[in-house]
Amino acid sequence: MKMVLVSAVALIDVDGRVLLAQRPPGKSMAGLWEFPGGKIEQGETPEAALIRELEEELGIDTWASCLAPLTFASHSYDDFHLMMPLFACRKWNGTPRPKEGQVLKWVKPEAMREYPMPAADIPLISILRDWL
Ligand SMILES: Nc1nc2c([nH]c(=O)n2[C@H]2C[C@H](O)[C@@H](COP(=O)(O)OP(=O)(O)OP(=O)(O)O)O2)c(=O)[nH]1
Ligand SMILES: [Mg+2]
Repeated sequence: MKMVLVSAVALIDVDGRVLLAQRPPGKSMAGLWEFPGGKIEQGETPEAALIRELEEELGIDTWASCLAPLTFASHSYDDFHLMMPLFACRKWNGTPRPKEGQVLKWVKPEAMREYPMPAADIPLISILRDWL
């Protein structure tokens, strides 16, 4: 099966809330709430991919030294297998803004179950909750 590498991040604010982004209509998995991030390009590290995606999607800057490896998702969808490292990040420059038509929401870990997420993300919720 096709392997897709995606780098994602739990951005955590001073109140311990996590930023979720709702995938816009027209995209795959539209309407589901995801961690910011995206596909890792050829020759790119997961950290570099995330720094690039955070600028493109949210207009914020962060650094590899602020990205702490937290856990990962490994999940088979119908048409591809997703391998997705999840980093945690508490420090960045700028205020996250939806640059690609997403809806953004800061969510307490206890409330994350109320936001429908992609199947690959479901096991990550309790890991994040226990860790925070
Ligand atoms: N960013 C992100 N992607 C996720 C998560 N969970 C999950 O299954 N995915 C999937 C959705 C997409 O298939 C892929 C992310 O790629 P992407 O952010 O570049 O998405 P995209 O809109 O360009 O993808 P596509 O619609 O062109 O397939 O990983 C998550 O928590 N965050
Ligand atoms: Mg993306």
